[in-house]
Amino acid sequence: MGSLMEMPYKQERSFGRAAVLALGTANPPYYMEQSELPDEYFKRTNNEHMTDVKRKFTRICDSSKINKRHSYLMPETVKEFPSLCSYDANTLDIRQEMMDIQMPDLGAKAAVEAIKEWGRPLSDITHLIFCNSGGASMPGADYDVVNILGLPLSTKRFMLHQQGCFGGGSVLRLAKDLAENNRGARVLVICCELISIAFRGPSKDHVENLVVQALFGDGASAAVVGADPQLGIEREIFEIVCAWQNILPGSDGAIVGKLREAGLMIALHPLVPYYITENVEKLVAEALRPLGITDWNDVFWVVHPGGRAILDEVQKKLRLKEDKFAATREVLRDYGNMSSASVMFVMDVMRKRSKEKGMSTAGEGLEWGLLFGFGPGITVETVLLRCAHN
Ligand SMILES: CC(=O)CC(=O)SCCNC(=O)CCNC(=O)[C@H](O)C(C)(C)COP(=O)(O)OP(=O)(O)OC[C@H]1O[C@@H](n2cnc3c(N)ncnc32)[C@H](O)[C@@H]1OP(=O)(O)O
Repeated sequence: MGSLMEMPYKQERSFGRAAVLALGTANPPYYMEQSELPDEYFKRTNNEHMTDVKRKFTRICDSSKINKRHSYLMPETVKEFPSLCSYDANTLDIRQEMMDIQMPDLGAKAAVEAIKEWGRPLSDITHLIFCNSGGASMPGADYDVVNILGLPLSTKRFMLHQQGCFGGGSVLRLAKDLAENNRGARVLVICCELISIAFRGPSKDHVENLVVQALFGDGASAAVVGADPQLGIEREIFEIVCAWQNILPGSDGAIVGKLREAGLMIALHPLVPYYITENVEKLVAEALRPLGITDWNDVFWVVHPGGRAILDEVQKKLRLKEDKFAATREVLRDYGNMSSASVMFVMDVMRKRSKEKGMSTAGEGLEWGLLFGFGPGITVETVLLRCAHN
């Protein structure tokens, strides 16, 4: 028998680092203007008598810096299934059946956009990662996407369930490991979040639910990740240099999502912005110290648009200039918090705005950037990105 190195099954590592080679996004066509939401929400759920709760909800909506959010739950659907309007009726079956259909469909739409930009044939996709926080079936949305897109039946699939909002960083970390450890691999990454699964009526005893109803939107984002780009066809948009995951000490229970008979019950502690702000600078310093960067304005920022208060406080803590979160704030304004799908929306906005403004890199003219995803735990994903000059 030959040595291990001569084995015919030996897996070769890539020569270079993995990079995002293409991006795509999709949203359900229906959307709701945030300014109309308080009236619409209390009317739709038959709770117009809850005037104090409505006033609080209006204050939250007004402070959210969100203009509109897309949703797969149209007013007609809510009328058809009135139990969705109660706070905690047993509605899991209704919700999961909707997700079984909508999730692969929306995820595939974002993937089609990314594949179009990528420019190579579908048969060159070797791996698929599908991430979502709501639906759970076997086989899952990853399997459905193989069929919808016509991907090779040999595509190696990974289904990431219930990650929450940090999942947008986790998928890039996993895609990097796959692409760099399997020479020639092309990883299709999809984050599809139909967070309207958490739509429910108000309850005066659960004010945290009001924040959930005001923040989340539905959307899917996709990327093709691979190393050693094919000259003349593929182009590195964001190189994935390094990726870390951390649990923030003392933040236990601050962001929680439980799948119950009433569907996905999300609870956000009012101190979420505080926990993130208190810990973020240490993570930034650890990521950028090896590069000798000490002014955090010298990098571009792809931050999960978790909520306006988080962005304001983190920006202040890191002494960042006014426009440093412009791409993140644009996504928050136009789509709300789309959980794991959000950060790839931010990457997409950033590279488009950078091009429109004639900047020399996809990262607002800068070479180095940091991506932050945060979610249940509180868990934070930090990804160091690098952009080549045009
Ligand atoms: C799900 C995942 O995996 C990952 C995620 O992204 S989780 C989402 C993370 N995001 C958050 O936790 C939201 C962060 N918070 C915010 O961005 C802001 O607080 C907000 C936009 C929701 C409201 O803005 P604000 O500046 O705090 O508005 P403000 O007028 O002070 O507060 C409005 C009301 O909301 C209440 N409120 C704010 N956050 C609350 C919370 N988490 N729970 C309950 N009430 C809350 C305030 O107490 C206040 O009540 P009163 O008006 O009765 O005093």
